[in-house]
Amino acid sequence: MKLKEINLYKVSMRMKNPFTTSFGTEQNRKFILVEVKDDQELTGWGECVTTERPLYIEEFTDSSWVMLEKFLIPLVLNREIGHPDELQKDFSPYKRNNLAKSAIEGAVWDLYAKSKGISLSEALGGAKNEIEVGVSLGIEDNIQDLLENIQQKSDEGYRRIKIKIKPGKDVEVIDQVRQRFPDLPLMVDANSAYTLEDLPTLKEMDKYNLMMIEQPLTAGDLIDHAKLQKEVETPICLDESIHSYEDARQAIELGSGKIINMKVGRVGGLTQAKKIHGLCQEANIPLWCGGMLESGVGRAHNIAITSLANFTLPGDTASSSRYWEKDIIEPEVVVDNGLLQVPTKPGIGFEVNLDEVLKHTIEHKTFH
Ligand SMILES: O=C(O)CCC(=O)C1=CC=C[C@@H](O)[C@@H]1C(=O)O
Ligand SMILES: [Mg+2]
Repeated sequence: MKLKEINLYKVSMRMKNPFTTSFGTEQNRKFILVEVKDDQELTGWGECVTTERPLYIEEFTDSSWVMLEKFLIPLVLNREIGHPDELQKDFSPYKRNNLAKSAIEGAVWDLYAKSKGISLSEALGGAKNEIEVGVSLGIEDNIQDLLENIQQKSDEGYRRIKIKIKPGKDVEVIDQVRQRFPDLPLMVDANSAYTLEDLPTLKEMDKYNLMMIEQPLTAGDLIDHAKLQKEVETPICLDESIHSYEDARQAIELGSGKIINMKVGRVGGLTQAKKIHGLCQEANIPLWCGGMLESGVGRAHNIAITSLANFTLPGDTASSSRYWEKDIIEPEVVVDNGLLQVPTKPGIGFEVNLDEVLKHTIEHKTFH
């Protein structure tokens, strides 16, 4: 493969509803789409799942744009690429900036699968033709609104419900949810909002038969999570602490958690995600695929990686219509009774609607 053209689209899309976590509220999504074209007229797409402000991770949309333009695109443009796995090594001198790296690597993976006439799932070694999905629900001011959201999503068939928590909006909320839904597969995500000083609160959560507590402690921390996991029965799931294979290896060695939330962007791309998948499979650490409020492009990549065998827990890849009035891919992602079919068409298996992309584009740059 030789990339003869790369397009960056900075898009601004408004979600139907605001989404609140312990670190803030998001409704206007500003992110980047990467389109790569080879000399055979094939096109691959990737999504840079940044947010406008660096609240979840240190990257943000404008920083990733500069990273792509100044450092990553010059490394891949007009160069012969035998396999997308090669990019990891090329990008490795540049520290982190994983969301930017993943976006361009993902576009190359899509292009590679298309050039071989196989689905992205098959190119990655996927083993499932359908995947189970759950849904992630934001913090609500009013508990009744949250209970109604849960009712609706569980009626729609989602296989598990994740609710966001933060200090002051935790045990009491979980208690009310459990009273109303005693058997619901339920988990909570704190987005790093607690410290070990909150141990009594976190221990109380053991009463509620939660599937897991996601990222209770500081982003990047492995040591305190290991201490916490010894004190609580509920499995700890790591999100903001895992950015690489090395992080995953150390987390497993230290016992920092029993489950990992895989976000392809956060770990720097599909190649690294595959490697971590292999490590976790050997270590009996189940995975699930987290979401970053993606458009259809990122969603399609998430479906492909989730088709790997050790993604044994339902992920966050909900229907397009949960987020968008109209998604930028065709067909849209539609979850049916908590299940998604893994596409078998070449590449990501969805068509990107360029007119729709351009409607939301606020900056566009072409590289030759
Ligand atoms: O529906 C989704 O895409 C998942 C949303 C979600 O839970 C998250 C999106 C973006 C950043 C975080 O707040 C977060 C997460 O921690 O998993
Ligand atoms: Mg999370």
